[in-house]
Amino acid sequence: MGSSGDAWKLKDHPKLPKGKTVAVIVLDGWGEAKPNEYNAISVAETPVMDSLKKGAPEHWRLIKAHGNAVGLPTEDDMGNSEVGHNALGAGRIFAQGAKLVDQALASGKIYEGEGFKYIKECFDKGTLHLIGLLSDGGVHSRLDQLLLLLKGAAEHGAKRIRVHALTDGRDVLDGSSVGFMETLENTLAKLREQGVDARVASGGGRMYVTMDRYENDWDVVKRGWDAQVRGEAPFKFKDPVEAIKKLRQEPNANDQYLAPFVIVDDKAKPVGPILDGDAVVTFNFRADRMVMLAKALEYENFDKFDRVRVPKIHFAGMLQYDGELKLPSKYLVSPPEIGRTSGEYLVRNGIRTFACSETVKFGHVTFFWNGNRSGYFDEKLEEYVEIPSDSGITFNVKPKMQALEIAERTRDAILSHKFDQVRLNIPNGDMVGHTGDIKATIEACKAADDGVKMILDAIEQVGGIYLVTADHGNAEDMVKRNKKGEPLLDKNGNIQILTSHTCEPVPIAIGGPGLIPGVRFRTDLPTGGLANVAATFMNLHGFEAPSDYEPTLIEVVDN
Ligand SMILES: O=C(O)[C@@H](CO)OP(=O)(O)O
Ligand SMILES: [Mn+2]
Ligand SMILES: [Mn+2]
Repeated sequence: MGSSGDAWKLKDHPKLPKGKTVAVIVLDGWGEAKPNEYNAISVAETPVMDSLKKGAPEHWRLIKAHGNAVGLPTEDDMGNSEVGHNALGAGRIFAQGAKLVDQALASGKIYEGEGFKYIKECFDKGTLHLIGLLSDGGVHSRLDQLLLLLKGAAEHGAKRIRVHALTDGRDVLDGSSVGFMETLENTLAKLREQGVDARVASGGGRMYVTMDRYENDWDVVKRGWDAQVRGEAPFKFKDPVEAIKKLRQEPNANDQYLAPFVIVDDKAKPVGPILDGDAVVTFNFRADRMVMLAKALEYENFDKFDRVRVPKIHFAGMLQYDGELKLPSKYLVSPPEIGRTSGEYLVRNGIRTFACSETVKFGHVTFFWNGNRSGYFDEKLEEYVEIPSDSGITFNVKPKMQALEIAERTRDAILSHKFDQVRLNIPNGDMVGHTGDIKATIEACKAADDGVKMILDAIEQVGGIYLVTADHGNAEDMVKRNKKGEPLLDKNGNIQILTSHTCEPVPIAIGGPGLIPGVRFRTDLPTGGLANVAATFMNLHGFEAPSDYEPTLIEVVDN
């Protein structure tokens, strides 16, 4: 697209008026499933979302939020916030990181690019460190990709490799980290047989070590830095599988919050601190929870915590995590190029935009929404508000989170008449759902519903339009099921809690006094998904969407 303003000009919608305030509400982790005791949404009191559902099929329907509909490799891939908000904001489906890495590994192109060449320069004298999430969840990383990368790196000359593994239990069952570590150890053992000095060097739970996001709690990243770079951690083990097993026995321990540990040799010396001359690859493909570590590894003037020792390394991300910051500057696989997002189009067509969430989801409605890009398109027309999240607690302790504050700020933005679009993410169903605490998740869903009410009331007052949807499922199913859909029990007869997202569809509802009569959901797009939403709200702003966007979900019939 050229730089001329005309290229950005959206056509007027033939029937829908301009000038209505449009609220785009994203409920994080809010899928649709049959009511039952493990469906926290159906158990919770959610009168507002329930009443929207009564508008079906004209004003309420389901859309796809997983698999190919959001650019993931297979239909078995559950949705997630990154791909979900990318699709919502961009209005098109892009092959996402998971898929791009699969392709680059399969073709071998990953080893031919600038990023790998840069890393390889350290192979003669230094160690290759791989830092990332040990999981087959496919949300942030995948174990099979790590194993391929290990083998490939060895084939391309890496002689000494250290893995810094973060345990999951969020996208996969709690406790699965033991099996993943065993699998990793088997691959490393094979590499050792081939003469490569390959070992696990450190570890820790993803939510406690390294994988914070949106600068909610730098201590999380610091704990990782201390273990990975400095070789310092409160726990030291000789064997990583034993490390995980032992640390899981600590009070309240689980995979997500496992304490940091380092692996030491017979003389109690850490086996893999990151030293001058080493190479580091962060092997997560997903951006949000790697950006903070990337800053610590790459920025010379970094002041978020005392790094103590800053090794001179060659660092590359699996992908470039932030297109605007160009961070990291070196990467193994080019990220999807998500340009011409709805946010940019609307701003360039004069739509004044307000976006809001609390810290843990703030980047979802800004960074992910805008195609993994930080910052404003036009400071004069946009305002992004971040409500500080609680830090240092798990969200089942305060399931209401900041839903009320997010809703209040958005309500005020609506009532101020200063904005044409307000968009927000209400995180509760997702963030509390990830804790696996069903009771707390039920409270969380109620809080989210209360938040929606406040915004819908404000939209009512200003004669606006609302569009309520979600980015993927989570809270609607809190139990692991067999293929028949029956809850699975563990060896003690307890149900196996599902902390992850799901493959369920999500609802989308439209309404409000500004919605002219005759607007309704089309019936000819039964497989519509998140990527169809952008064209839909562009229409609600009175514009036609660009021709390469996925089609709008709505039509206007003459009454
Ligand atoms: O917390 C996260 O990082 C993911 C799950 O791994 O959730 P979401 O995609 O909803 O942000
Ligand atoms: Mn999400
Ligand atoms: Mn989530």
